[in-house]
Amino acid sequence: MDFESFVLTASTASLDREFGPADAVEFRMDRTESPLDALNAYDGNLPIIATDRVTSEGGESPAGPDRQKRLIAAARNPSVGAIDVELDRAEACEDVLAAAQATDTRVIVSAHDFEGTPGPEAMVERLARAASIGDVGKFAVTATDREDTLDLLVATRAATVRGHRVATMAMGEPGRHTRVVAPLYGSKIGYAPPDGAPATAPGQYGLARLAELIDALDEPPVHNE
Ligand SMILES: O=C1C[C@@](O)(C(=O)O)C[C@@H](O)[C@@H]1O
Repeated sequence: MDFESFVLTASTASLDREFGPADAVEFRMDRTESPLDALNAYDGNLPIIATDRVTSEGGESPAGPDRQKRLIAAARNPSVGAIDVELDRAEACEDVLAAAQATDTRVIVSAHDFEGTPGPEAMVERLARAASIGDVGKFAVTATDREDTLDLLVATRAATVRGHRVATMAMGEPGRHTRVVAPLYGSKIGYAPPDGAPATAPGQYGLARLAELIDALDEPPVHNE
């Protein structure tokens, strides 16, 4: 996985599903029992992004050595193309980052704001910091109005133009269209639950729908006479 172009990612706690049009699968290890057994049993073709989201960032795994051990084991699993490490935990997860480097596993360094959307400069700064630690810097914010969504797109474009590889999305209802258009401004990953699975963040479209909406933007224009 190189994240050079947009990666449509099925986000799920169960690897035992159909992933339709997805390019990759985000396995939410924090949302399932025995995630390492499930990873070992996986025999699908799509590369896995292993996420063991910490409670302080909206996940279900407490921070600490057990989580780090799971992430290291995930990084060493041949089906795993990338692991996700939170920006705020990156320093504490030095060993996880080293395991990823040793196994040539990509790292997505992520940040989440469940309260709101910072200003564009602050978002670019956060994305740049995340992208300087990992292969992709990701920021999921909560938009409450159109200004927030515009700010997110401006920050996505600005960070991309400055040479950072980023993934952005606005959680919640007012910002959900950013999941469709952010790729046009440089966002390299979109997350959506596969059909029948619960959402992994507020405001997500289902996987098939998100794929359709993104593809529709590429439809050839109607010709003039
Ligand atoms: O960080 C992200 C992005 C996300 O929160 C979203 O808004 O789509 C969904 C999460 O599963 C993923 O780890």
